Amino acid sequence: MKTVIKNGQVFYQGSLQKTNLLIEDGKVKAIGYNGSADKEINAQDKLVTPGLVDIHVHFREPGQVHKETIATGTKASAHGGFTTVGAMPNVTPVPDDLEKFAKQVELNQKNSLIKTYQYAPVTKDETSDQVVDIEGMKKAGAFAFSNDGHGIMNAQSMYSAMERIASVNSHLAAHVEDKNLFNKGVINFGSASQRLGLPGIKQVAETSQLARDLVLAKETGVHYHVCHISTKDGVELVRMAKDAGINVTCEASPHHLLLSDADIKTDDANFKMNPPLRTPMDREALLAGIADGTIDMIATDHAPHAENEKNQGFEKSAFGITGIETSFPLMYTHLVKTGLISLEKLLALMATDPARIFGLKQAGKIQIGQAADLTVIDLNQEFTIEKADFLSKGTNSPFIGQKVFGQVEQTLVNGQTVYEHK
Ligand SMILES: NC(=O)N[C@@H](CC(=O)O)C(=O)O
Ligand SMILES: [Zn+2]
Ligand SMILES: [Zn+2]
Repeated sequence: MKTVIKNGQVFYQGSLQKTNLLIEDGKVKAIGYNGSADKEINAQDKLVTPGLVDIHVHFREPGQVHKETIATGTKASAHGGFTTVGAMPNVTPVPDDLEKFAKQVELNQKNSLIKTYQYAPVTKDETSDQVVDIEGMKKAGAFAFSNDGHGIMNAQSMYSAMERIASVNSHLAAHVEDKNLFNKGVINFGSASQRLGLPGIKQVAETSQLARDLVLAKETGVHYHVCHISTKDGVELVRMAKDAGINVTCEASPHHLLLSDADIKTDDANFKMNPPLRTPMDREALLAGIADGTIDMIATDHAPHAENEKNQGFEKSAFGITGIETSFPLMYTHLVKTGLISLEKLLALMATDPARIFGLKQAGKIQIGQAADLTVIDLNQEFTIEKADFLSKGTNSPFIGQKVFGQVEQTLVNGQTVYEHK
């Protein structure tokens, strides 16, 4: 079966060109194809990008399937234009031994509409000091290691995990947060926490652990990746570490790039996540980090929760917001249309670079012989973000009601349509 995607603006080898793509047997077969086909997708005036890659998502299966399942999470991903994701291991049970890990991988394979790669935890239960069987987990298919949701408190555990992760050539993605400095906070510590009378999370909870980790990463040589960086000082630390030749990368999430604690006007927990929205000055520093390459990629930290877990105000609601269905249009509207970065740069941040950095060889670029994981997007189509359009079980987003550009028209995985906008 031959499918041709016709007349699209195709993101190929780092630049955009108007051409036709031929798909056969689930793979990209030819670029600049003018022959016949069994099926034609008209991409006139539309962007054809490698399927987007999000290396930081939370699908809640097993354990909390009322929030999300692998099926709904991957449907939502396809709706957002994503064809490859990295799933965090904070599910129940945590896949922290070989048997549980194998079961998790099997569950992902059975229920995913797109390509879901599984993180293994760094330590047992994600909260203990006991490092998991790194070598075994890597062999069993761990895409990277993370205790996301928790900082790794014990420096010796971190040091030893880094050495072992380096020796198997994998990646350590860190949620940097010193729980002893967390202070039961629910919002950034500062004028907003004062204004709203809520307990604040100090920035040093992030930056002090990050500073420790960068030193350990230098010593061990591991690929150390910073999850959802949120502070100006954090960005500066990463910039300095990169200059010093430390093997560090980092991600920023759309919400930290677009919102700050000044946007929190009421006790609305759709603005509650960890790390918290910081100050307008921090947000500016993150945007500067995107522009100068200190920040390597955009990752959503898609964290769905049920309605009744998010409508309890800041003090009682869960941390986290959904993001995978709104990431591309938000980033395109606020980073590209405003002239801050080019469309090519955005596609690097959302597809090519995360795939390259995390060694996902079949993802992030259009290439002959490579899996036909592709997304067709109408950049000129404006629409309003509405709860009713979400395919995720979670509608906990602070962006509901916003107008954006960049409608995902169609998402293909291995040449098969997994989402089509009607
Ligand atoms: N970001 C969040 O606020 N919550 C995440 C965990 C995490 O990414 O730290 C979750 O799993 O809900
Ligand atoms: Zn986290
Ligand atoms: Zn997360």
